[in-house]
Amino acid sequence: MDGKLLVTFNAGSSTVKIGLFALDAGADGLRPRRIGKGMIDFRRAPLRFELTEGPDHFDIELAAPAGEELDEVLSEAFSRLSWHFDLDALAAVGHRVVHGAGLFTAPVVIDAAALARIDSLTPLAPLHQPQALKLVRAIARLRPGLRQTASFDTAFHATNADLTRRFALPRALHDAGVRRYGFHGLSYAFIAGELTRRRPDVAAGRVVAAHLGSGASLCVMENGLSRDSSMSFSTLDGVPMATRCGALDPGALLYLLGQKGQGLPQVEDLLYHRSGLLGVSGISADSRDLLASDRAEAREALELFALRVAGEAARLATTAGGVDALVFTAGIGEHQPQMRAMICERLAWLGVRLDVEKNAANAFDIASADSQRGVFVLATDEEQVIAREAVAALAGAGSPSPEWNGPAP
Ligand SMILES: Nc1ncnc2c1ncn2[C@@H]1O[C@H](COP(=O)(O)OP(=O)(O)O)[C@@H](O)[C@H]1O
Ligand SMILES: CC(=O)OP(=O)(O)O
Ligand SMILES: [Mg+2]
Repeated sequence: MDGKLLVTFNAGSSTVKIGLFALDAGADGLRPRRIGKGMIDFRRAPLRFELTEGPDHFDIELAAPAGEELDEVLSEAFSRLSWHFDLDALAAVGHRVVHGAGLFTAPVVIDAAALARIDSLTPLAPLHQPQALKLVRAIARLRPGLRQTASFDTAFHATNADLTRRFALPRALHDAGVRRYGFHGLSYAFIAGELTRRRPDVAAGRVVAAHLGSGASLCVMENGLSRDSSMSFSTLDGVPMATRCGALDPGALLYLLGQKGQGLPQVEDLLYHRSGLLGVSGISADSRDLLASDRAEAREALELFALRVAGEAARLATTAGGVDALVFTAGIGEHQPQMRAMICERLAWLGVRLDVEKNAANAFDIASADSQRGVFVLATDEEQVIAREAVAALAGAGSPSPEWNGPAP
């Protein structure tokens, strides 16, 4: 690889987190070092691109014709970056792609065939997959020939046992791809690596990591390998999220679609956009607003979130035959001591105890001296994992797995 710079895009449900990396030569190959950080906010109209850290803080807001905003905003961003960097030295653009299903178990360099396969999974992640694809296509138009790579959220969970992946549905559906996949894998990969670096003794055990952001999930790892996760076939399962419902009785869906005569788009909008913290509180999807509110509905939404996160931690501990430590990460996990305390109180029966002061300070090790389980806070960095995986994919590692027989494109 000849380039010295790498751009990463982490397309979430509503924002895209951007990373700018320099590729340093190390003893074990090229190592990405972050030199810039930014964000594209799809919720804003006009679209906005912001570089918040790096050589130049800039903020681009463009009123472009509908449908052309992304190309225009990216083109402007590349032009601003070229003031400081030789963009001919750009090795690649690396993307987070949420769903790889059974099609991708390692990062890939995106070609036409990979793009078509990624697109075929859009129905499984309607909130996320289109955002990543939009970016891939826009970059291909703007800088034809520039290599692009994809890193998959689902790939980290490839180590889950077949039993754990199974829904209690007819076998043919499992074989056709209707099974648990798990998400937020780039975040869990980062957490596994960081915990190994800082506390190898803890990372070698059974660790339940809770990625609590706008999207939220939990994953149990043994020696850094995923064994089970709360999200499953889609990004709706598991714990309640900012606007997503988490696990729900499928009978409730049958009722809404059948007896109540609601249409599919209406139900999809309900589950993805109007549920979770927003739906239960009726106030806000942002946990900060709910913590600041004195309304009973706000408290109830947060209590439900804590109850369900703690419950899922206990379920995952069962998969691993026990749990040695908990790790909190992402927006809520990293920054909200009150939420961590509410969750840990519900796990007191497991011997989980917090040190009040360390928890309030968002310290790394927040367990009290008498806690029977470790409790840690780690800041996740999905972009760092995308960058490392891009380097690996460009070096020739990682290719699509051939044995998928899931939903047809
Ligand atoms: N600095 C912060 N202090 C307190 N809460 C935060 C902070 N940053 C994010 N959060 C909370 O985390 C949630 C969003 O998490 P984040 O990981 O940024 O989401 P995502 O990447 O999924 O969009 C929100 O509920 C927000 O209230
Ligand atoms: C998988 C998922 O829910 O991602 P995010 O938290 O970025 O929305
Ligand atoms: Mg996220």
